[in-house]
Amino acid sequence: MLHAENLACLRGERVVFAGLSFALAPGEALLLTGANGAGKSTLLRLLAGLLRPAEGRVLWNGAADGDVPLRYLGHADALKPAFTAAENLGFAARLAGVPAVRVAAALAAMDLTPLALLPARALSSGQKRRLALARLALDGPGAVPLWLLDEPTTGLDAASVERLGALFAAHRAAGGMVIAATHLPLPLDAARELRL
Ligand SMILES: Nc1ncnc2c1ncn2[C@@H]1O[C@H](COP(=O)(O)OP(=O)(O)OP(=O)(O)O)[C@@H](O)[C@H]1O
Repeated sequence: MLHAENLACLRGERVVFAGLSFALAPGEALLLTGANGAGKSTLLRLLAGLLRPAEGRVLWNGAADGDVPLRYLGHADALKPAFTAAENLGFAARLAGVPAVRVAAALAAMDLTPLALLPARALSSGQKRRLALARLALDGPGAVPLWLLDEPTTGLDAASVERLGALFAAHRAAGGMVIAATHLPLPLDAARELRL
């Protein structure tokens, strides 16, 4: 269970948001919406532990000081251009402590098997996004409970959005949670919305 209590965040001298509270239970999804600059990416970075709140706290299963088991995918695809698609996922698997044997299934989950041996620099922008998202499929569904995603469907075609929807559904069915910033409709049934 995730609780955000009375969060406030400053960027430079500016208060981006304040007094923000919400809770998320296993299996739930939360969409962060709002105008450009409203603070969606800032909130995701704060939840990921990359920024500190000026006020408030984030509790994971009631504790404020433990590490939250999460995967964070920001705007950037964070790929190594000279590595193949398979090598990029292999590298991510090593970092995540996931057995390399899961790379093939993660590639398949985002329909990247035919592109596995291409260097990331040779992929289209939507294919790069699919490769970034395939990292979510490295862990088993729900194994890392909290997914924090910044505009995950930008540049994806309809079939890829559907594949991502299948990953979301399996993750949530296993008790996983998704928090996603977006300007687009996402394939997340019964998601709540937090408008910033
Ligand atoms: N590195 C930074 N230093 C100072 N201010 C920043 C920094 N990054 C973002 N900001 C400011 O924080 C505010 C919130 O930005 P943020 O990126 O969280 O918005 P967003 O809701 O994700 O926007 P978008 O819809 O454009 O992605 C903006 O006013 C922005 O100018």
